[in-house]
Amino acid sequence: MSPAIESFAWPLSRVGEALEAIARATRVQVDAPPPPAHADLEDAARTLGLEVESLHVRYADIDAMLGSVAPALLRISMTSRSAEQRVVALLDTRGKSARIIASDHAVRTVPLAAIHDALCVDAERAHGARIESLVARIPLSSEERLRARAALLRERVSTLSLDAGWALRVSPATSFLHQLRSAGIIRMLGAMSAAHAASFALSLIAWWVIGRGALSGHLDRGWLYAWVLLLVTFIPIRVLATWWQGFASVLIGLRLKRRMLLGALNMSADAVRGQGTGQLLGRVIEVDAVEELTMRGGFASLVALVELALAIPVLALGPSGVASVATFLTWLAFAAFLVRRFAHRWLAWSSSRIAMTNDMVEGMLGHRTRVAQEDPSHWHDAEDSALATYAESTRHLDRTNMLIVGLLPRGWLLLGFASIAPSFVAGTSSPDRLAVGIAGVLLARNSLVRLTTGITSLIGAFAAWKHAAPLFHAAGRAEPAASSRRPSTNDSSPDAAVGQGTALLDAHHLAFRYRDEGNLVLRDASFRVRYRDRILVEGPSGSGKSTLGSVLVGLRDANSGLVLLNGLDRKSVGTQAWRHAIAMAPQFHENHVLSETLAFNLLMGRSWPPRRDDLREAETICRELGLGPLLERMPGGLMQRVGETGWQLSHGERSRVYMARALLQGAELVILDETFASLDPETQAQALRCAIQRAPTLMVIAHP
Ligand SMILES: Nc1ncnc2c1ncn2[C@@H]1O[C@H](COP(=O)(O)OP(=O)(O)OP(=O)(O)O)[C@@H](O)[C@H]1O
Repeated sequence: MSPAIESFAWPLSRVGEALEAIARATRVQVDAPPPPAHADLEDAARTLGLEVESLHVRYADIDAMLGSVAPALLRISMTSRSAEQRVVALLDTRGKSARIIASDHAVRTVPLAAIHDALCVDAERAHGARIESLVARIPLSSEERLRARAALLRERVSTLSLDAGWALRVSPATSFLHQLRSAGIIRMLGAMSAAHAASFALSLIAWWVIGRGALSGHLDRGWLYAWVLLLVTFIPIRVLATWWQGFASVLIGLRLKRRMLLGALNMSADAVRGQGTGQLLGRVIEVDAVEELTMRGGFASLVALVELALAIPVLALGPSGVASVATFLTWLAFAAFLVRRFAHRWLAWSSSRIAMTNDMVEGMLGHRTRVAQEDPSHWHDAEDSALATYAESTRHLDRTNMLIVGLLPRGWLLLGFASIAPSFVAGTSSPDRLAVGIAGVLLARNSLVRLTTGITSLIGAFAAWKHAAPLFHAAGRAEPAASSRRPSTNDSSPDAAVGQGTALLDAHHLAFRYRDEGNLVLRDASFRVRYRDRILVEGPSGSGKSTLGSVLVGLRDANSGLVLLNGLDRKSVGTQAWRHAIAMAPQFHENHVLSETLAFNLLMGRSWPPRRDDLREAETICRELGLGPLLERMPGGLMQRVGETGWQLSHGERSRVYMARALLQGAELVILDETFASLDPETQAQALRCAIQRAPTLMVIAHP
C-alpha cells in the first residue's frame, strides 16, 4: 500500500470527525451542530443529514465500487498489524484519481489505484506468501513473475467478501432543495438554461443574417458562410442542453422517489389505517404523475420563459416595436386567463378521477361483501354516477385545452404579423428591422407553444401534488435520532451500568383514546418496568392491552401522561433509538410475513444482506422456538421463500416467526402480544422458555 494513503487516513477513533468533514465538504448540512460525542455512526450521520450504508463488496468488484461509491468512509487495511485501523474519507472520484479529505482536514488528490491497494492489503497478506512460493517454483522473468503473482492473487481472492466501510448518502429527509444543491442539480439546471439561451441567441442571429439578405435582395457568399457556421454551432449547444435536461430529470426523479418512499414509511400506522388502501394507492399512483408532469412541464416552462424573455426585446427592435410588444403583452394576459380557467377545471377533473380510483380499489377489496349483501340491480349505481361526473368534467377540460393549444399560438401569429404589416406595406422600415420583427413574432409564437405544453403539464403536476404531498411532507418528519443512544446493558459506560432492579421504563398516568370524542381505552395507567423483569399483562378482551403495548413501543402517542425510558421521554431519546430499545411482536392480525426469504423476515431489524453471525443466531433462535423440524423440511432452509407467493407457514409457525423477529432485534424490552395463543401446550412451554431466556426484559400480553 502506498504509505501516503495510510498517513492521510483517519484513525477509527476519529471516524465521527471524518464523517463531519465529508458532510461539510459536500455541503449537506453546513449549519448542523456537531453530533454528540457518544452518538454511534448511524445516529451521528442522521444529525448531519446523511444516511450510512454498510459496504460489503467482493474483491473482484472493488474497482466498480470505487467508481460509484463516493462520498464514503473506506476502512483500509494497515501495513502493520498492530496499528489502529484507519478510514479514508473519500469525497469524489474523477477518472483514475480521487479526492479525499486527509486527517488534517486538507483535501488531497490521490490515485484511485492507491485506495484499491489499501483496501486489499489484508487479502494480500493472507494469500500472498503461498502464491509467492508457488510462483517462485516456475521459471519466469521478474516481470512475468509479477504479472503471474497479481493474476493468481486476483483469482484467489476475487470471490472473498470485504467489509469495506460505509457509503454516505444525503438523507431523503433533508430539505429537497438541499438535496438538489448537494447533488449539483441546481448548477446543472443553470447550465441548461444558459445553453438554451445561447442556442436561441444563435438562432436569432442566424435568422437576422439570412433574413436581412433575403429581404434586401442580395446575399453574398460571406453572409451565407456565416449563416451555415451559426447553424453548425447551434447543434452541439442544443445537444448539450438536452443532455443536461435528461440527466437532471433522472437525478431529480430518483430523489423524489426516495423521498416519497421514506414518507410512506414515516406515515403513522393509524393514519395509514384510517385512509384505507384505496386512498393510499391513489397517493402512490399520483407520485408518478407528479414526477412525469413536473419534469415535462418544468423544463418546457423554463425554456419557454427564456424564449419569452428574449422575444420581448426582439419585438421591440422590430418595425412597429411598441405596438408589437403591447399586442403581445395583451395576448399574454388573455393566455393567463385561459390557463387559470384550465387549472380550475383540471383540479375538478383530477379529483373525480382519483375518487374513482379510490372507490374502485375499496370496491375490489369489499367485492365479496357486495356480492353477498347488495341487490345486483344496484351493484353499479355508484360507478355510473361517478363515471357521469368524470365524463362531464373531462368535457369541460377538453374544451379549455383546445382553446389553449389551438388558439393561443395561432392567434398570436395573426396578431403579431398584423402589428408589423403597416410598416411592411408602407415600405417605411429597413429590411434589417423587418427581419428582426418577423423573427420576434416567430420567437414569441414558439415560446407560446412551449409555454402552453409546459403550463398544462405543470397544472397536472400541481393537481397530482395535492394528493401526493402528505407522503412528501411525512418524509421531512424524520427526526434527528442522535440525541441519545440505545440503552444497553452491554454498554460499559457508567451511566448505562444497569442491572436487575434498575428502572427501565416508567409510565406515569397514561391516558389514551382513539378518537377525540371516544371512550378512554387507557386511564391513569402508572407502573414501572425494571431491567430483567418478566411481566405478564392480563385482562379481558378489549380492555386495552394491545393499545398499551403500542403506546409503550412508540407506535401511538398517549393523550396525556408520560412514558420514560431510562428517565427520558421519547422526544429526548428519538423515535429511532426508542424503537431499538423496545421491540414488539404485535398481535396476529397486525403482523405480516412478507413475500421474501425466511431469513429476511426474521432479520428485518438488522442490516441486509445478513452477516454470517446474524444467520447463525436466527437459526439458533428458530430451533429454540421449536422451528427446527420446519427448517429441515423446507428445501431452502433459512433462505426458503415464504409469504403469499412462497411456503405457506401455519398459524403456529407464523407466530413463532414473529416472536423470533422481535427477539432478534436486540431490544432491551421485548413485548409479545398474544403470541402464544396459537401454540399447543408443549410448544408453548418451549417458546416461553426461549423468550424468557433470550429477552433481557420481557412483557407478555395474554388473556387470563
Ligand atoms: N383504531 C381504533 N379506533 C377505535 N377504537 C379502537 C381502535 N383500535 C382498538 N379500539 C378499541 O380499543 C379497545 C381496546 O383495544 P385493544 O386491542 O387494546 O384491546 P385488547 O385488550 O388487546 O383486546 P384483545 O384481548 O381482544 O386483543 C377496544 O374496545 C377496541 O375496540
